[in-house]
Amino acid sequence: MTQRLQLTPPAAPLPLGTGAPTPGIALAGDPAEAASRFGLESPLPDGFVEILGATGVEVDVTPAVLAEHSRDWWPIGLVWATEGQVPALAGAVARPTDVDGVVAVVRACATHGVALTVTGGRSGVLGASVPLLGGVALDMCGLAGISAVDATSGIVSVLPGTFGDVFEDDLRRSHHLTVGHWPQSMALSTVGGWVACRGAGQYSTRYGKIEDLVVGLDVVLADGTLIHTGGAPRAAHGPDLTQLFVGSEGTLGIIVGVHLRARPLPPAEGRAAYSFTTFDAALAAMRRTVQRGATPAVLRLYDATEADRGFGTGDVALLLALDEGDPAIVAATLGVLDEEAIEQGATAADVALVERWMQRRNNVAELEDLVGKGFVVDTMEISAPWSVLGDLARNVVEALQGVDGTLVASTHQSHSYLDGGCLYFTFAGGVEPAERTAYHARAWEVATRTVLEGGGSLSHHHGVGIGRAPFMDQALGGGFAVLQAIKSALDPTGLLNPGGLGLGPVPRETDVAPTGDARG
Ligand SMILES: Cc1cc2nc3c(=O)[nH]c(=O)nc-3n(C[C@H](O)[C@H](O)[C@H](O)COP(=O)(O)OP(=O)(O)OC[C@H]3O[C@@H](n4cnc5c(N)ncnc54)[C@H](O)[C@@H]3O)c2cc1C
Repeated sequence: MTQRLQLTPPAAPLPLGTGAPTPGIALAGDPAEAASRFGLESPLPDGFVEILGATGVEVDVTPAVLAEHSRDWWPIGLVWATEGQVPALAGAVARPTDVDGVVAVVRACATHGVALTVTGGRSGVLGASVPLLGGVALDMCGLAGISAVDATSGIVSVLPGTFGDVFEDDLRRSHHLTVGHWPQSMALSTVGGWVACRGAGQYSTRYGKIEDLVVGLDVVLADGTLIHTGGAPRAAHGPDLTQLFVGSEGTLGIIVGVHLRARPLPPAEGRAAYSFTTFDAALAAMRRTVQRGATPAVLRLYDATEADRGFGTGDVALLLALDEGDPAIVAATLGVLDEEAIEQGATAADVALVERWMQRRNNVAELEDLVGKGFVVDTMEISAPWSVLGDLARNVVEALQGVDGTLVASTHQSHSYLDGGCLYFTFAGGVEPAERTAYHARAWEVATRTVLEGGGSLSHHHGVGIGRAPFMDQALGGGFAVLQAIKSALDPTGLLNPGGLGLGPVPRETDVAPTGDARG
């Protein structure tokens, strides 16, 4: 059976997490003894911890807490964790619980020239929340919860440290609304982190990425000023300042309030699955579907390697689709997809494969397991216009396969738009332990150059962090100077997230601290 339509509301798809950061992999050895990989930290000025404490905000300088707070899910950072290292070490963790607390910490850091790095769930996969120059890690998880709902307009205001699963659960139960943003890291990440990284949920073909869902932001700037952006639909009073902060990864301001579009809970759901003899034929079916105006919430195409690994489907490309919403729209959407899939020579696949994907889609344990066994595993998501997607998919997989040490490289297409989509590459390498960082750097270099030269973007939803910072110049061209000028105007002393987005020092991941062991 290819399709299934269900005219009852889809089941709430959540097991709830703890609503707190989840470390990607245990730090080897005593966390209190963890070493800084890059060793670029400056010590805190004398008496600064007391000054910070006098603001009334909770401050923690326990070595083990500092170490845990100084890393995220950057896959090469997970490898370093197995060697007892973190990328960099914060000098103090500050935990405000309200906007006044955020402002007080920012002002203290600005007055004393102390770097400040914003952290949410620390589920980022490129080191974006790593305090590269030490200083204060500003933990936003204490600003949590839904603060207001305008049910008539469908606007929900939420504090930035709210974890995704807790947010969506509360929104569904208390207000019968959904934002429809479902990143795989739902239980690991915060709403502020989604906005700061320009993230994408797995249902983005219907609901949009986070930049489509944000109607306004409250932001504390580097001098402690609180500003509000957005607020009214499609305003034409100059450039959109909300979008300046969406994707700014903590480098331009601290997001202290997020206002998002929400919709009534979907009354119906439909699913479909097809196999194709070629990836290109499936891409054509997806393109023609969305260009006819049908936007199934989920439209995921796996190349034969991934399809067989995940679903045991053999040597075919596998397309899984799911839509939710008004029954008439769901039926019409899946009808259009069916016509286009058949037109491109698809055959029916078992629709139960969609359920298999649903059951496993938030499972993040595999990565920890493989890294623990000594493999280097990473993913790389990019976007590109339809006209080059097929070639990019092939060329990047081939480029990764050509890197010495690669065991497997594959791709899937995970988000579709009118003009193109997102390709999500996965690769794994097996090399000697001492060679893991060099292998990882080589794979990223080769794959990123192939993407940029082939007409793709540097990132689709994971962002830039430290890992992709060396490529920002090439990716943005002359636009990078504009970004640097904006940074200088908003944060002239480089207080916020030094090094993020390539704004500030840009270490290569193969760089190491001169002593090999720097506690911040
Ligand atoms: C297993 C796994 C699956 C993932 N799947 C997805 C996915 O499907 N879709 C997706 O988009 N991403 C995904 N990610 C990446 C990651 O979860 C997202 O980038 C997420 O948005 C990060 O949120 P966070 O709260 O963890 O932020 P952090 O990692 O703590 O921070 C990320 C960046 O945001 C900044 N930041 C955080 N909060 C604020 C704030 N309040 N104000 C200003 N800046 C802030 C930080 O300074 C940093 O630069 C995945 C990660 C993992 C580990």
